[in-house]
Amino acid sequence: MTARVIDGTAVARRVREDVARGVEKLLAEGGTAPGLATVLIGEDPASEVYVRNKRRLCVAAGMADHHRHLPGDVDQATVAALLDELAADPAVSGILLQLPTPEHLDSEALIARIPAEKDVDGLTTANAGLLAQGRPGLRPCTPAGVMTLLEEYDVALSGAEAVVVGRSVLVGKPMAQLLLAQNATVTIAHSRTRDLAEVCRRADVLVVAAGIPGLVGADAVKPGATVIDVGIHRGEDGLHGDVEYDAVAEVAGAITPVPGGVGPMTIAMLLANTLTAATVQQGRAS
Ligand SMILES: Nc1nc(=O)c2c([nH]1)NC[C@@H]1CN(c3ccc(C(=O)N[C@@H](CCC(=O)O)C(=O)O)cc3)C=[N+]21
Repeated sequence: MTARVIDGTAVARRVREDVARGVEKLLAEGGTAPGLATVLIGEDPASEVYVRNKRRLCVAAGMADHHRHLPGDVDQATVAALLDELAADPAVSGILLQLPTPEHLDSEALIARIPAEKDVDGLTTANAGLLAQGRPGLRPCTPAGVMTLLEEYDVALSGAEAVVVGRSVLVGKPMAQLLLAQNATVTIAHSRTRDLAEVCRRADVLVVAAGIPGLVGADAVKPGATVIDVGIHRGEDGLHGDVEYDAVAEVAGAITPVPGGVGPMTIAMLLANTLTAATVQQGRAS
């Protein structure tokens, strides 16, 4: 048996088309175009590629691009002042501080300056708290994108065993919360989990966001399970995830490829969050 391939590129395109229609509707109703401020610090080539893609797709969806690029040796106070300026600017609906920031900066203190209603990454303590309490708020883009993929492919979650490998603030923890909100039985596994493969084999839905290339092999997957690979690693022979794709595709019922799986969804959900933020800020229901 070979797994169904979950096409994140196609679903992301549909989400972006929905966002573009939402922007047109907002304008037709007398609103103003949503604006996304991407803040990039330093010269990391991978970060530059991601931010360029975010900006390009933001403009393609009819939104305004408020990009800011700061030198890698910028001090904390200068970044803080820029974030405060963007927070106060009514043309800026969403603020994304590209991570990781250089070592000498305190990224948590910087994120804390982003108002919750402009936090399109869903990273502030306010939005994390709202998610934990099951209340409306802006959700982190990667986990939100995974939920959209599961929904599009009719993956049943209520009562299902879901295992999330990874406990980061950006992905693992919010992922677990979103699955829990859909009534999955959620286990969070991580680098200290005893017998990781055995824990993973319980999963009907296995989300791997550990940041370790090839961590999950076929021995860790229940036949027929849905496997979502959040990992992204740049090798000499191209991009790879946290899952041994070829072997796992022989066992799983459905699987996301890398590239073309979760990655494109992250950007699509960022645009969706920016539209939601603008809609709320302009006093319209979302
Ligand atoms: N504040 C913040 N928010 C983020 O959401 C954030 C971040 N910082 N820092 C870095 C990570 C990584 N990330 C990706 C976005 C798109 C792809 C993506 O489009 N991937 C394509 C491949 C693109 C390529 O060729 O590199 C794919 O998987 O098909 C991947 C990874 C967002 N991140």
